[in-house]
Amino acid sequence: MHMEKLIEKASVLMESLPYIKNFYGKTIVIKYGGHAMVDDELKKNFALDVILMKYIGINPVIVHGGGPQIGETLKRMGKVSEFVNGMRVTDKDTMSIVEMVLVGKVNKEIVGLIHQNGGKAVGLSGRDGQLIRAKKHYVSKPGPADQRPEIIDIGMVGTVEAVNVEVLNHVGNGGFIPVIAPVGEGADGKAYNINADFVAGAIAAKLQAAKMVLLTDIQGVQGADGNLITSLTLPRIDEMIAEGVIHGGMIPKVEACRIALDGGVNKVHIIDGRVLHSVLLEIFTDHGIGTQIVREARS
Ligand SMILES: Nc1ncnc2c1ncn2[C@@H]1O[C@H](COP(=O)(O)OP(=O)(O)O)[C@@H](O)[C@H]1O
Ligand SMILES: CC(=O)N[C@@H](CCC(=O)OP(=O)(O)O)C(=O)O
Repeated sequence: MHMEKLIEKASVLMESLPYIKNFYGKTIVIKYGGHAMVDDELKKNFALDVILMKYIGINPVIVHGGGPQIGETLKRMGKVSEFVNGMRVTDKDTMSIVEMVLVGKVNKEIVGLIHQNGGKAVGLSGRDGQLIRAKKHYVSKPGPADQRPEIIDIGMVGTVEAVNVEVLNHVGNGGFIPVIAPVGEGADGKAYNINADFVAGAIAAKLQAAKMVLLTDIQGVQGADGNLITSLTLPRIDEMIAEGVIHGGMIPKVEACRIALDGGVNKVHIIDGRVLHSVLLEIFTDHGIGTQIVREARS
């Protein structure tokens, strides 16, 4: 290889130094969405990115989704899912399938990928080590101005009531990357299906993560014209939801960003998981990708 090419490589490596210094010893929560787990090359590169983070002294914590994978299994069993505000209506039978797919399949696949690529990981569901205490979630739909909002019961869907990070600290300090499935346990001892974005937001807040990155299947948050918005404030997000510009699966994502920011997380990003090495690009280069969400506009 030519000397100039080698020197160019060195300068690319050096670009990451300030970021490595900044994040050394800190926690970064990464939510790996089901839609970003599309092909083997992407999945392998995701695993390599988090392994690299771990070996340079950052503490990555992975929360995964698996919505499309749950959908496929349900379809094979002749069941169709309905979504309300981006959340799957989950009856008892559906809950068993959700837990089977998320914990038994997707979680183990990610743990396996990390092992095959030279890292060490431990898979956990929110039911392990009392990691996630869930409470039943009801959806409230605003009705006409003079009426109360309509309350909709969507079954065994939960929100995060409490997070106990003891088990995460043991796993992380022992040199393992924790990989978390978004299933929580209620006070009734039952499993609850929680949108993975909410789990990531709550865990990032509880761990006081330096950064939270949500990987999805789109370039970031788009405006009404379809163009990427690189930076957004929480008040602007409220407007965009009211205008219907942010809808469906993007709602839990921006709400998870709010949970993380309100909980003291410094930086939150929604990025395109279909881009190879998107995690590395976001964390270690001067060119952040996707949408960064901040509490309010800086004056
Ligand atoms: N304003 C918006 N900008 C970008 N995507 C949006 C917006 N509003 C809704 N969406 C939808 O949200 C989807 C991402 O959510 P989802 O499919 O649930 O992702 P994941 O599986 O990664 O959690 C996008 O593919 C897009 O269809
Ligand atoms: C309540 C609810 O909707 N839970 C989600 C959990 C998985 C998830 O969030 O997966 P993605 O991040 O890949 O969408 C579901 O059943 O699909």
